[in-house]
Amino acid sequence: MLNVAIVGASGYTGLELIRILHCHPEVAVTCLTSEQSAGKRVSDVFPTLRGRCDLVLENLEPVRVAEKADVIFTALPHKAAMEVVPTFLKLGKTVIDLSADYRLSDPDVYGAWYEKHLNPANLKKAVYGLPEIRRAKIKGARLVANPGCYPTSIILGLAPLLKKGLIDPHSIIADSASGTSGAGRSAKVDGLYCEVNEGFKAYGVGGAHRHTPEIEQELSLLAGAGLKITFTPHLVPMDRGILSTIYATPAKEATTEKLVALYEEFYRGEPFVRVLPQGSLPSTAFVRGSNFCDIAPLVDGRTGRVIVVSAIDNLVKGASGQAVQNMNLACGFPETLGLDGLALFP
Ligand SMILES: NC(=O)C1=CN([C@@H]2O[C@H](COP(=O)(O)OP(=O)(O)OC[C@H]3O[C@@H](n4cnc5c(N)ncnc54)[C@H](OP(=O)(O)O)[C@@H]3O)[C@@H](O)[C@H]2O)C=CC1
Ligand SMILES: CC(=O)N[C@@H](CCC(=O)OP(=O)(O)O)C(=O)O
Repeated sequence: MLNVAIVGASGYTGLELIRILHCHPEVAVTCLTSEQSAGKRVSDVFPTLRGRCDLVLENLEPVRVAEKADVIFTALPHKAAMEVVPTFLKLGKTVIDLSADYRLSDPDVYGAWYEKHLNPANLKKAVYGLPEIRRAKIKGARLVANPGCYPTSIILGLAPLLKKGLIDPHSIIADSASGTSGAGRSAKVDGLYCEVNEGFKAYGVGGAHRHTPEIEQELSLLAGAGLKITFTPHLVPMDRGILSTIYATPAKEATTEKLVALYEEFYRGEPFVRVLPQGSLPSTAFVRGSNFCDIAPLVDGRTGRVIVVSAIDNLVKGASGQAVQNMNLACGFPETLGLDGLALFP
């Protein structure tokens, strides 16, 4: 049995980790932390857990946390994660970091989009945790940088096209819409019910969103050349889910039939990517609570443009489900353990 700690357990991804790990046969959750709810039972913060997980939330003291766990999930805001990850690694622990702190391999790029990186030495050890493109490196990794939710939906949506050189890599436009749990559980005016529920709005427009460099880093590696994208996130009045609609100019003539066949071949055997049959489109409703990414590639018959639509649950494939998938790979468990039956009938 592997002892696991969740640091930042009183947040949305923390709750989702508890939900998933509770049903994982090889894991015991032994330590949960919170900043404001330390001393309370986690089931008092999230009554849904009552009778299933009643651990008391602790203050984040890295050495004490490490004494209780072999694997530590850091579900903290960026910056707070890199303040504690070095201690966990020094004490020999495996870390799956859900924050953005170890995703960008270049500390200067991190500095330009976030702030000065506090721990550049460990950036070299971090593996970007998107199993469908980095599986071999994640196996046995000690520090996994779990991808952002928007990047997961966009990179999985574009990987087959870029790997096969089928689109102009400089022509990519991605519009993504997210539910509000993407912004975390802490109080913010923008997340208030009345603010969100009054409409559907874009934000971070014009290359201003911090996921832009993360998406560009990974897509450039797939394309074998540096590229820039136009990425526009949107906030939707729903609690969870991300739908990305991605557009690109084909480099070679394409048909929907050929693209579907290419995607089916590329993702054959992938347990959590479902390529939809021609004529079907993804919906956040069909992936809700699950670790699936549903993808539909097609060609706009009028303009010739390639369009890919992808859907994930931001809290599962976009965060905690993918983090457990990464833990399974890093620790030598079957990749789908604890994730297979998630929310098929929510
Ligand atoms: N929400 C999402 O869809 C996704 C989130 N992520 C990333 O995962 C991480 C966690 O996200 P999420 O769960 O949504 O965030 P939340 O805001 O819901 O939760 C954050 C957690 O971290 C704790 N915390 C905050 N600041 C500190 C601090 N300085 N020291 C110690 N603990 C602290 C909070 O404690 P308290 O409750 O006491 O404030 C809470 O437990 C973030 O980096 C986020 O960007 C990644 C992919 C998707
Ligand atoms: C709706 C919403 O606000 N979403 C968040 C992204 C959430 C996420 O996955 O971001 P990190 O993991 O990189 O922190 C945002 O736009 O900042």
